[in-house]
Amino acid sequence: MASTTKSENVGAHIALFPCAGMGHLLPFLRLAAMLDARGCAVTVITVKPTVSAAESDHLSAFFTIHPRITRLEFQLLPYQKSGLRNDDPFFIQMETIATSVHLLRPLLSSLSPPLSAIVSDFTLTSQVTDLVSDLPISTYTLMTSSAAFFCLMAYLPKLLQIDVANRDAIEIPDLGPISMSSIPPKMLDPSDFFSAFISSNVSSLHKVKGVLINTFNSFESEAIEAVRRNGVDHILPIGPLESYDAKKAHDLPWLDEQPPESVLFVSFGSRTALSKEQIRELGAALEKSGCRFLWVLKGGKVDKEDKEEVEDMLGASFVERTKKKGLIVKGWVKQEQILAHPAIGGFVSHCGWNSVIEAARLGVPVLAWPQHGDQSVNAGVVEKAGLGLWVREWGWGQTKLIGREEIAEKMIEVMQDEKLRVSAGEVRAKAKETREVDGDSEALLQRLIHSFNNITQNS
Ligand SMILES: O=c1ccn([C@@H]2O[C@H](COP(=O)(O)OP(=O)(O)O[C@H]3O[C@H](CO)[C@@H](O)[C@H](O)[C@H]3O)[C@@H](O)[C@H]2O)c(=O)[nH]1
Repeated sequence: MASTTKSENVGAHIALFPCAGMGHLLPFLRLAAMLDARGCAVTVITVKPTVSAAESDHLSAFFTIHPRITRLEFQLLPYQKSGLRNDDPFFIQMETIATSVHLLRPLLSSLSPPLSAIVSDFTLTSQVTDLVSDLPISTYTLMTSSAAFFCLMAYLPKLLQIDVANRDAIEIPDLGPISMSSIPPKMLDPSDFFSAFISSNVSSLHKVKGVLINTFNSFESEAIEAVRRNGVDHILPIGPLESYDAKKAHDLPWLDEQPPESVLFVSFGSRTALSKEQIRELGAALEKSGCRFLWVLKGGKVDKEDKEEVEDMLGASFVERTKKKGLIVKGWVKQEQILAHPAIGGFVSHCGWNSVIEAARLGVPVLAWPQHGDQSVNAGVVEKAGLGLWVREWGWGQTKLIGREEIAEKMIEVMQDEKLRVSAGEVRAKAKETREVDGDSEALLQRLIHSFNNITQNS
């Protein structure tokens, strides 16, 4: 779309308010670009400082390629320790944003044209609904995880009343059993920030006009229905949210030289590091499997220093031995563009929800290897939808280390299983269909925009 000035937007003015971490920021930026492309005036609220340099770089690049979208940045207050247990830098940032959010109030009122609606991260629902309760601004929330995990979160207030001590599983009405081992223990501890923020935001959900979620009907039909039946009937599955810089090429010429569907992409998202021991087993498994691979490790591209670090973990000759078949990259890569590349045939993923949705949108078979948070539940969605298989079914409290033989076997399976490739292709077809003009997600998004416009006209 041609670049125009902000005043050319005639639709409603919507503010989007993401929370900390790339896994939360990226879906908001995608939604911002989609609303902008559909005629809304969009403001994205950002915080200073961001929790990571990657976030700050990403934001700068985003606003450069989307000149019509306004950035409203505000300075966070210093972190103040609350009585809740919180030792995660991302959750500390979430808590800091929550305690600083009142500083936004004068800034929101001064925006022109006036705001019709604000869509905040689920983690900010309680603060944002309070912040604008006396202003003519409608509130919405965006859930960045799966409908299945959201269902579990919505059920948490009830779950905390139950004695779960000796249970293997809990039964969520209309969703079926969820094994206790797939529920993060922090969620069940009310003195932990994770549990407390979920409970407080769930109790504010009735104040928002809609709960947007980055999933789609045919991918998670049962879970979406279960969310509705468990009291959140204003859930709006508008996914899969689309890439906003699809035209930009990936910067890995190596990939262009590989045969179609031959490369296994290995990446654990923006914030998950494996133990050195597990990295060693994973490296050995890649070699053993004989698969071509593109493996993203934490850090910059493998330069001299990084090479030493890789050699330290994988043995001095690993890179040399595997250089014909594989590439190790350290640092940020353009994951969506890589997954869209014809050479990619499989994806070893921790099942962060954005990764799952990207694999679904692009029909890439997933080898699910969850590590924490919602990922075990998300891996269950991957398997159920026919998008992938587990490297080994894992839950909290179980041994995490998986040996090379077991991993290699699953790698070969995910790359060679024809049935899986076909069903992943079917998932992609449905994801495409839902984004077409009369597809479920697109129609819902259009209705949402229509209701934003009505708010503007009636105010
Ligand atoms: O080198 C990289 C690494 C990541 N990404 C992108 O970054 C996002 C990462 O998100 P996700 O796959 O969801 O993983 P996390 O970063 O781990 O996301 C956090 O947030 C998610 C959404 O709430 C949760 O599902 C996860 O468990 C939580 O760890 C995805 O869009 C990736 O495409 C890149 O583009 N390049």
